[in-house]
Amino acid sequence: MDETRTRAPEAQTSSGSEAALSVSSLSKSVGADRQLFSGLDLDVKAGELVAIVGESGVGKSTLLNILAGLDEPDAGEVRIETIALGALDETARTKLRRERIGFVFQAFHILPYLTLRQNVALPLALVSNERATLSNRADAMLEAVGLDSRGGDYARDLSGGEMQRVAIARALIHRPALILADEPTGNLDPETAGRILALFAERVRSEQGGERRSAAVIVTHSRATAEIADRVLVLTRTGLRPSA
Ligand SMILES: Nc1ncnc2c1ncn2[C@@H]1O[C@H](COP(=O)(O)OP(=O)(O)OP(=O)(O)O)[C@@H](O)[C@H]1O
Repeated sequence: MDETRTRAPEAQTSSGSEAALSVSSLSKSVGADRQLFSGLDLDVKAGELVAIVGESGVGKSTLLNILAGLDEPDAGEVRIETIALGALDETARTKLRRERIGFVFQAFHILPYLTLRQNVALPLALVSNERATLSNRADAMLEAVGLDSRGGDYARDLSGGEMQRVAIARALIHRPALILADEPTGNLDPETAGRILALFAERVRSEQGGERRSAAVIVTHSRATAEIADRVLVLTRTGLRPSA
């Protein structure tokens, strides 16, 4: 949790060429005129896992939505790799999100009338129709989240924690440059949460078979999640500051 655990000193420098995510001077208000945050800066590199903590209602989910291009800031810029989200129209933004971002929502957004395998394969199915490959990769991801042999089950029959794991498998299957996750272990027992956190860490920190490392921003209230992070940042009205 303290800053001395930060992995690479250069990871905190701004606008390095490897940045998977660069955010500058971001502001957001909601409702009539309630400012959630302003002047928010953040750089996250491939291979780095950042945890964001903060009081309930401070704006963590809103920030994640802005980072994914699902919500608009009032001011400031978000870049995914080198691409400024604000410069894209809705179609280009959707394409970028599908290809480069894996998002685990608090509300999961799992499709109840698809099987687990179909739900997990969805990000790949949008760009490829090689059914055997899709099934194999979806099954491998389901195994990674402890749901092997459940690929043919329908999502509507899942428990909350199982649904959360399907959402995680779906967010990671296409090896996104940037993983954004909102309380990804909130519904899991400590042992399953540990397994899922290890999976996030593996995706972020190791290159496998020439596949790229990801960067991750995880919103959390969980101590275990904060403990595996390279940096823990607290969201306040004046932006992000390192956790004490
Ligand atoms: N579209 C909106 N219109 C009005 N208020 C909104 C809107 N979206 C979010 N808010 C408000 O902004 C505040 C921040 O919400 P957000 O969900 O981002 O907080 P959070 O830090 O993720 O909270 P929690 O930890 O409880 O999940 C809340 O008070 C919420 O009611």
